[in-house]
Amino acid sequence: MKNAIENGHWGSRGTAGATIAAGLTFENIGMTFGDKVALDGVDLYIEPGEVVSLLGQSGSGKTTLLRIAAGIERPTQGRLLINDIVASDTHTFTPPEKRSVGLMFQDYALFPHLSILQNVMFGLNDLSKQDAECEAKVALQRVGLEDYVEKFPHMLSGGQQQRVALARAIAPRPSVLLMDEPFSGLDNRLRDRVRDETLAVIREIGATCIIVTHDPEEALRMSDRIVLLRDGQIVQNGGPDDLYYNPVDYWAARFFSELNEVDGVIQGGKAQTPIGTFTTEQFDEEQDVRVCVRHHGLKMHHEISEDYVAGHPGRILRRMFLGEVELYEIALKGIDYPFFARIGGGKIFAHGDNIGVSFRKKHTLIFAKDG
Ligand SMILES: Nc1ncnc2c1ncn2[C@@H]1O[C@H](COP(=O)(O)OP(=O)(O)OP(=O)(O)O)[C@@H](O)[C@H]1O
Repeated sequence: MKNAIENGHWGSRGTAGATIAAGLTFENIGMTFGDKVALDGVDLYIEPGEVVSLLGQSGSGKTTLLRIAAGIERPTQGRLLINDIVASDTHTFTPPEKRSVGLMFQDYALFPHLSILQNVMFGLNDLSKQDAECEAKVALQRVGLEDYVEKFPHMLSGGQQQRVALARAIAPRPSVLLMDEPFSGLDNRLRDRVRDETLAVIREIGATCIIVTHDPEEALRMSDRIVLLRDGQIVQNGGPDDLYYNPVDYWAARFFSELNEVDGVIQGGKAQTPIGTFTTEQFDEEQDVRVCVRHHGLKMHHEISEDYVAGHPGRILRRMFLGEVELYEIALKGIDYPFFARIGGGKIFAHGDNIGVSFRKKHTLIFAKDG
């Protein structure tokens, strides 16, 4: 019989053990390191069983928040509750081993001299050796590595090591799983699959999960909710669709996609720009705005006649073949810098073609100029 790996997938193996997911409440959490403010008044509630990504650039405070949840750091301000019980405040501090949290780090932190089974048994020292071995094997089976118990970490691929780390984190049946950039060590091709399979395991065990990532695609793909951090504060907190389609500001929008930009001004209730008029209801008359169009928000049309093109007139400057999509660099009438369009579906335009360009409303975002 083929094992899960030979079958090409693992995760969701119907071997669920009981995990009781916990809710987490961060109340006005602050953290300073000397003069450095790493977190500044973070308020966040995470429901039992929710998968939440902490997303932000390097230094935004993601890891610090995760470490506070784990009990590796003690916040300098505010309190943390796990299932409405204080785990950390000025008087109380529950150590990591009493919090029922599973941790998984970027480098997997496997012990090279221990077998795969011993690595997974490592966090199970409350159990008898026999029970620990049994639980470790259940966890390894869940990640499709039941045939690797006697092997050592160096004998496994990066993807398999990631799974060992996952098995070790889930073996004690934690109420909360905390993952710090868990997929960043994997190559691109493997990463998507491992993410999906990891998510299947997380869903199956039902634990609450916090994933730290700086990769917006990873956050969109994996989370029920995304918490966007900047300079130690929460900038936006919502579902993946919400963050993608309704970014709170220009910076948040740029985080999720590459944007073409043009300045405009509100006149007659619309944003007037050198490349056309855009409908919006949010701004005051004469307010300066920045109109942003995602690269895949451009629609290109072939010239119909020398006198007429549908949309705003432009010309193809360059076509770059990227496999499933084409990336075009386009000169648009009225502006002296190029726009970029990412187009799939085989409609080909050539260098020098005169085209008309229109902009999909759903991929066009308008922000105040100073926003
Ligand atoms: N132990 C520490 N001592 C001093 N400064 C720290 C310490 N830990 C974090 N910081 C600082 O706090 C800020 C937030 O760091 P943190 O690691 O939480 O950010 P991050 O968003 O996880 O970044 P990265 O993606 O690079 O890991 C950074 O400016 C960092 O330099």
